[in-house]
Amino acid sequence: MAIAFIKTNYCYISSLILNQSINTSSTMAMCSSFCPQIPNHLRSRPISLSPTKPLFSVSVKAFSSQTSNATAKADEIPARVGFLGLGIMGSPMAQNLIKAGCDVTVWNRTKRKCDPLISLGAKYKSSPEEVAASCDVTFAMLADPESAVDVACGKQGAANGMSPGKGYVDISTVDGVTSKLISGHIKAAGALFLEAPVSGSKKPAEDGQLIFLTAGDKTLFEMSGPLLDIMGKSKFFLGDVGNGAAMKLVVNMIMGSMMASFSEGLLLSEKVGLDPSVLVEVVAQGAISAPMFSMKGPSMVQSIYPTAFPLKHQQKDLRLALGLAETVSQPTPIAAAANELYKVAKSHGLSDQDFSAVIEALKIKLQPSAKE
Ligand SMILES: NC(=O)C1=CN([C@@H]2O[C@H](COP(=O)(O)OP(=O)(O)OC[C@H]3O[C@@H](n4cnc5c(N)ncnc54)[C@H](OP(=O)(O)O)[C@@H]3O)[C@@H](O)[C@H]2O)C=CC1
Ligand SMILES: O=CCCC(=O)O
Repeated sequence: MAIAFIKTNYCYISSLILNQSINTSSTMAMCSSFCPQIPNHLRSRPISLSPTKPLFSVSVKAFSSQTSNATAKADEIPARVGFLGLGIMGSPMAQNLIKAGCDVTVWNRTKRKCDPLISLGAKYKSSPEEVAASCDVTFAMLADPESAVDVACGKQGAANGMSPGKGYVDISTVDGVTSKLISGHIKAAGALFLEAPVSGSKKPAEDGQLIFLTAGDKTLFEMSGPLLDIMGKSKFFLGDVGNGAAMKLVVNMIMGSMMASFSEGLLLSEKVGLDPSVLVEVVAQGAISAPMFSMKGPSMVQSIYPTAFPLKHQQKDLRLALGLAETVSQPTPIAAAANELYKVAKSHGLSDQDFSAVIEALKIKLQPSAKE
């Protein structure tokens, strides 16, 4: 017996389906007639459930991207979902899964970050291995390649708790080589692997509005789709492992260069006697407008950098993107220059500030050389 649960802006429909496999199209079609707010991409989304051994329980949740996801329903059958890594991004993502009614088990290196989620109903296990062993699908949202490998493949790592029928979804921003290494360990245990780095920062994570850039096992993409839909507004499947990582690095390479260029513009405008706040307004109305400039510009003008995306992670992404470019001999001089600026910012203690603090690196007076 399976329950399909469809949520939209205005209505909930629980549909009891007495077969082992869900005919999603017909369920969606039925729900669409009651709930015209269901977006097209959710109406037709394929959900293939194994007739013999579902990867996880068959609660299907769809929602309008305009809708808050923070609604729990006691009559849902929750999936057993693991979540490893509860930093700026992982905490709100796990929170949205819990609030949507999923059965979530968490782990974080620093245990106290688990406490707010435990208060919301999450279970706790003391190692990634135990989380993976007790869950059907486990998500990981870790700082960098080193921590992603350690948590997945190290002693008491998630791979040790994996077995056939389970899935591992790595959302961390890493390079393709790292992702393939992790995939190898997970698949050696007979489980499925999906890389799924996200575009979108702290606020989209809180609002369930992330963009998933996935690659790997298509079956796991389809099975974890309802969970990705709780945490995000869209998802791309890009083929083989490495393609999701590459797409994410290209996006963040552009972003890092944009922020560095914007920083130069703000400071130049001020030096020539213009009001940088007016520059922010002018940029917002023209062809180079970007939500990032409008969101971060006003606080940058005041030299305030509340952390949404830590500067150290932006520099890590530029470093990894430059490595990717190197593998195909693609010149990336703008990104290389931007990377140097983020390195200077790091060396001045700005690693944990928001990446918009890179502007501070342009305010630092260079020391005159001994000869001058
Ligand atoms: N912030 C953002 O806007 C976005 C970030 N990303 C990417 O998502 C990932 C996470 O980012 P974010 O949440 O901001 O980062 P945070 O720095 O806030 O969190 C990093 C997480 O990784 C854990 N961690 C770090 N090192 C280790 C280790 N050696 N072993 C085990 N766990 C470790 C931390 O544990 P502990 O709490 O113990 O330190 C924490 O849970 C990064 O890859 C980042 O590039 C992607 C999109 C947006
Ligand atoms: O990796 C971080 C991305 C931040 C964003 O997309 O706003």
